[in-house]
Amino acid sequence: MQDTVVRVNDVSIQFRLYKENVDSLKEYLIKKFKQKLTYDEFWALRNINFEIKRGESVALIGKNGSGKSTLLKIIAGVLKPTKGVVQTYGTIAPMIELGAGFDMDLTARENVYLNGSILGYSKSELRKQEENILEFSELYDFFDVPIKNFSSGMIARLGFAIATIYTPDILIVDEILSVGDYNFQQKCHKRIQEMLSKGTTLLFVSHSIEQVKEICDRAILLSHGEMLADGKTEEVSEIYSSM
Ligand SMILES: Nc1ncnc2c1ncn2[C@@H]1O[C@H](COP(=O)(O)OP(=O)(O)OP(=O)(O)O)[C@@H](O)[C@H]1O
Repeated sequence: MQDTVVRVNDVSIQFRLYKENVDSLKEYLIKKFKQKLTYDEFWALRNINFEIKRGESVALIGKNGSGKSTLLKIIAGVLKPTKGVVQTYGTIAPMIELGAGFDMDLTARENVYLNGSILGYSKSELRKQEENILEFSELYDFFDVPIKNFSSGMIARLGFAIATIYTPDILIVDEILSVGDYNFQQKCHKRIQEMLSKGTTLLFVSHSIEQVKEICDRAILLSHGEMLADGKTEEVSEIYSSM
């Protein structure tokens, strides 16, 4: 069994910040062709290095724009780093953006199958878990309603219920629990704790230091795309609160 489940090796990512608005692909192509697209280059992450062992629960903390979500997206394979390499071992349940992998025009039940298949579950597995998802998300009267009519908390309930029907090797949770109400947050914490006890590795982003302390043993502090600290949650959050 591989002891290291996430290896982030000298990862940097550069974004282009375009200086003018481009409203369509056609306009983009014309401007590009005429070399009228001007942009600044900006490093959102620089030289990030760390490893995560099986069963660890790790928080990424830092101020707005410090690079937390970008790093989670790179680990989940949604973004490719400009430099460096990320290796992950095992199944990943990514809960990165509210509503990602959902079709807003479809009902919650239909989205169970759409989102579930994106996460790699078969139709028959999902059929078996439908009741479980309904119960965990508590969307009883809304299960056959298009999710465009849902609140952000309701979408988070559905997303979390689907992503966690099976115990993934790596669970990635970016902030989305914050839109759930108190009861649902407690329910999610309980399910996360159950997964951790079964050996799941957690990568967690939250602006609530209380939540981070409750769930994570280790924290990595990012500032302006650089890693400032990596260690015990108590110690790293102390550094963060003094910034
Ligand atoms: N696709 C993109 N194109 C250009 N810049 C981007 C892109 N995605 C993120 N950025 C920039 O990268 C930086 C890091 O963003 P990121 O969303 O990772 O920060 P964060 O720490 O998660 O912030 P928050 O706490 O506000 O959620 C920000 O300056 C952001 O504007």
